[in-house]
Amino acid sequence: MNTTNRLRIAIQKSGRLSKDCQSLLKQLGVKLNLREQRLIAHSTNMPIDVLRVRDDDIPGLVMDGVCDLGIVGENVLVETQAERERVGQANAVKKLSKLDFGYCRLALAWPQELGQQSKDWFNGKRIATTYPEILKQYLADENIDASVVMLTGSVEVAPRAGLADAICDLVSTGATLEANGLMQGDTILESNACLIQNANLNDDNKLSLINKLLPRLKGVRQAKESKYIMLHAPKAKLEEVCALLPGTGQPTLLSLAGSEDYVALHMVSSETLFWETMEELKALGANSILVMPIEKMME
Ligand SMILES: Nc1ncnc2c1ncn2[C@@H]1O[C@H](COP(=O)(O)OP(=O)(O)OP(=O)(O)O)[C@@H](O)[C@H]1O
Ligand SMILES: O=P(O)(O)OC[C@H]1O[C@H](OP(=O)(O)OP(=O)(O)O)[C@H](O)[C@@H]1O
Ligand SMILES: [Mg+2]
Repeated sequence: MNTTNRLRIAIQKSGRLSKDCQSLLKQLGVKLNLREQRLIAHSTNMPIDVLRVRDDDIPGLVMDGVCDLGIVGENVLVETQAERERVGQANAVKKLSKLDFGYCRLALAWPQELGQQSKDWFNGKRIATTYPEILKQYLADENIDASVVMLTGSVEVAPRAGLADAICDLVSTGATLEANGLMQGDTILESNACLIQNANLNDDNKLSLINKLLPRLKGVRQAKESKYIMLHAPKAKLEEVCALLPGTGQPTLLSLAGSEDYVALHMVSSETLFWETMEELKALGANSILVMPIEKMME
């Protein structure tokens, strides 16, 4: 159990999620002194320690209470939960939020030269994967009688190396499958990075710190999706201009020095402004149209 009074957050040390995790913590206002080889990084402005580990270890560290929070892919979370369930180990976590990075899918794939295949083809075949529990559950649900070959890496080379007939691996752009002459089949699981919490956490100070971080997380997400829009609009066409603007927010109108016919319009929009809409605004006589990113938001 984590007995320190500082909130412990587990993130991936190096890999697909590490940069996004570090920049998320920064956006949440957590200042870290990250030295390359250190396992633990202490925050300099909050009672927070960040543990940098392999992603496979993150769910277990949170489930066992060694860490209070963790950021991990849902693929690794679901696999660890199933594995621990099978052996009767603690596997509960509280999922606090899905995050907007680390999107990938766990999909079946087989050598391209075999062409399109139905599910029946997998009967009697060997499928290589790093996610045996998720795959076995899928095979059972689909009534497929295939054997599972567990590999911790380089799964995509398994068919060529004669280790398996097919694979079940993570896919994002599909470039890895293509480079290895593999054809993508069914998606078994869609995954994003997510923020998890130890299910038994009951330290009031830590819980109140988490309650401070969560609205910030929401603010970071809203800010990413929102834009600040500024433009000059002819007073006579104001209603038509407003009707074209996305989102439901009320615009702010400001008078323009030296202009009787135009006003400046500012608004926060939950969406971006597409080129087509900007062209329509221009056609109504609007000008100086600016669409700007927002860094932080709090309602
Ligand atoms: N191509 C991808 N695009 C986006 N996210 C991905 C991609 N591949 C994997 N991920 C997500 O990022 C997580 C970490 O992937 P990575 O390849 O860095 O893991 P790893 O090699 O197992 O790293 P570690 O050394 O920490 O065990 C995956 O579990 C998944 O959730
Ligand atoms: O569909 P793609 O965009 O090609 O992405 C998929 C690849 O990305 C991940 O590996 P990663 O590149 O992180 O390296 P790793 O296999 O060494 O973990 C994953 O394991 C796939 O191999
Ligand atoms: Mg890993």
